[in-house]
Order: sequence, then structure tokens, then C-alpha cells
Amino acid sequence: MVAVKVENLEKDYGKVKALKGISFEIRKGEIFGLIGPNGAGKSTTLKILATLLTPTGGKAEIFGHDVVEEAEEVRKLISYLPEEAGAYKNLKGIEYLQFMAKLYAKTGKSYDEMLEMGIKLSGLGERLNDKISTYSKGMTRKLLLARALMVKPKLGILDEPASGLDVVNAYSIRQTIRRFAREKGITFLVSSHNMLEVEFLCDRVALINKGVIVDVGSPKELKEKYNAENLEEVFMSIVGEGKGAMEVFG
Ligand SMILES: Nc1ncnc2c1ncn2[C@@H]1O[C@H](COP(=O)(O)OP(=O)(O)OP(=O)(O)O)[C@@H](O)[C@H]1O
Repeated sequence: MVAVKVENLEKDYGKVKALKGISFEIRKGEIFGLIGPNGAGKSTTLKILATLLTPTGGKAEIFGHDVVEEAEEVRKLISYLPEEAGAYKNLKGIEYLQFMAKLYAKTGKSYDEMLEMGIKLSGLGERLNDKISTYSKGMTRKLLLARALMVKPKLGILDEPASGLDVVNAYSIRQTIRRFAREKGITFLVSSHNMLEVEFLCDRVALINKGVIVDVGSPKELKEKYNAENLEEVFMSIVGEGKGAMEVFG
């Protein structure tokens, strides 16, 4: 079953063509990575799928619902973790989770379950009783990810989920995402410019460069196809910048 269908999606910001007609599909339960360098168009794609930006061409559907025409329906199915997200700084961590659980829960029971899951996922323990303004970047990130996952979306749209996190926290976030996909059947679209990280996390990836998808496949397929050791090498061989760098260093 197809969870996300993107067809010839385009986005112009004035003269800047951020997306030049990209297409890809994500299967239900899959962890799909959109990877590429800074400015490639990753955040733009994720924001369109999260119904926060309107495309200038093409279309995108989430579980059969058009992201423009049926934005309300789409919002019920997704959870979006923005790249740069400030949480409500004046709230304590626990108050933020309670506030969000109240927004999303339909019954008292689902509120309790959501909150319990959010507390566990955040891994913040006693620090949840402190104001968010006192958290480190990594702690805020973990709180926001816990918020995004505790509502058990059908699709998690995560923009650079491990950005700014140390090795231990980045590892634990990747494990959590994998567990949610495997145990709860949640589909994920994850963006990253860290190609090595994505290789361990994603079932399939789309490589994006300058608003164009240059290839799609599982990390294993792509590495075999380009005879590369890792996705970083795959990417460099596609965009043809590897040779230049080699020449510089002799
Ligand atoms: N609000 C905006 N106004 C004008 N141009 C924009 C805007 N947002 C993004 N762009 C441009 O669109 C292109 C794609 O940006 P986008 O943020 O989608 O890239 P990205 O792959 O997420 O990059 P990064 O890894 O640096 O976050 C870039 O050239 C960027 O400068």
C-alpha cells in the first residue's frame, strides 16, 4: 500500500526553483529518507507534505488524500517535526507534553496513554519538571520528537531528527524511529544531509540535489549500482564532484 505519492512536485520561491518536478512513492510502514546537501530542497518537500507550504506545480497525496485539497484530512494523519523548532519556552517539559496530549487525545484514556508514552520517549526524567528555556538543544529536540511520536501518527515527517544531537542521543533517536516503524507500523519520511546516518536508518532513500531527485533505492541497491562503499560515495559519484576533490588532493 502506498503511504505517500509525490508526482512532479514543483516549488518556486520567486526566481528560486527549489523543487523542479520531483516524484517518489513511500510504502506503508517504510522508513524513507530524503537526503541531499544544504539547499537541495528537503525542507521544502517536507513542508509541502506537512501542508505548511503550497506547491507551485505537481501534486502530492498522503494515504490517498491530496495535501492541498484535503489538508485538514492530511493533518489528522501526520506528525511533523520541523528542522528548527522552538518549543514553548516558558512551559515546563511536562506541561508541554500535557498541553499537546490534550490537543490530540480523544478520550481520558488516550490522554493518559499519550502522556505516558511522551514522558518515556523524551527520556528526560526529572528534567521534565524544568522550564524548556533551561534545556540544551538536544534536550529540546528529544522533547519535540517525543511529542511527534506520542500521538502515533500514520506518517511521521521528521526534518533532520537527529540534528544537533550527540552520538548517544542520535543513536537512541534512530532506534526509537525504527522501533515505531517496526512495532507500530508507522511510516516515516526522514530528511538528512548526513548520508551515513541515513544508511543505518532507512529502508529506502531518495537522493535529492538542486531540486531534482537523482536516484531512489535501498542503500544496498544504490551501493551496488554505483559500486560504492557507502551512500556518501554514491552521492558523490552521481553529482560528479568526487573526481574534482580527488584532483585537488592529488
Ligand atoms: N522562504 C524562502 N524564500 C526563498 N527561498 C527559499 C525559502 N526557503 C528555501 N528557499 C530556497 O530553496 C532552496 C531549497 O531550500 P530547502 O530549505 O528546501 O533546502 P534543504 O535541502 O532543506 O537544505 P538544508 O539542508 O540546508 O536545510 C534553497 O535554494 C533555499 O535558499
